[in-house]
Amino acid sequence: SQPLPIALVGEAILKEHAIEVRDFDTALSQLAEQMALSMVAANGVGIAAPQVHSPLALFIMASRPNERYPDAPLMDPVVVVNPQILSASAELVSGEEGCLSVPGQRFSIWRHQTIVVRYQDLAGHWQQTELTGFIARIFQHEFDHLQGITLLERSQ
Ligand SMILES: O=C(O)C[C@@H](Cc1ccccc1)C(=O)SCC(=O)c1ccccc1
Ligand SMILES: [Zn+2]
Repeated sequence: SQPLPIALVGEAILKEHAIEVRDFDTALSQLAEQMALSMVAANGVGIAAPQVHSPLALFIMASRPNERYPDAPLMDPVVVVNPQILSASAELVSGEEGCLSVPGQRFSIWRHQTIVVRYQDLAGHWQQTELTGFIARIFQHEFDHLQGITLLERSQ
């Protein structure tokens, strides 16, 4: 299947609060698969449903080593549904971020170094884990998208 078109900053969908997912059905799995394909096609390390014009509280994160974060872990894509941030470190760290909805630009963004998060997987099972470093950064970036926030509202 083809990659989905990616919403650009200024489109209303990117300003909306995402809707809680209730049906863990094949349509949800198909959307996640298309999001992953679109993320890879756009050379991203994450993608949120609103970026492909879906209002659902769902994103994908897929850390990999790269020129800005050479020690970033290589991880299989993780599908995150109905995420919550339960706690966040007082320690903040500044780092470069890009956004598929703001193509060709880089921003220095402050993020919590460590967060404890809870989310459902594609089967609806709750996961709880502590994230730190680049993966925590990606999670916070994608979580923002589900609140209608882009890094333009956060850049220093
Ligand atoms: O817009 C998105 O959600 C995708 C975004 C996710 C993200 C990148 C960097 C830090 C946090 C979250 C991207 O993947 S943009 C691609 C990109 O600019 C980049 C890729 C790897 C490392 C750094 C930036
Ligand atoms: Zn983004």
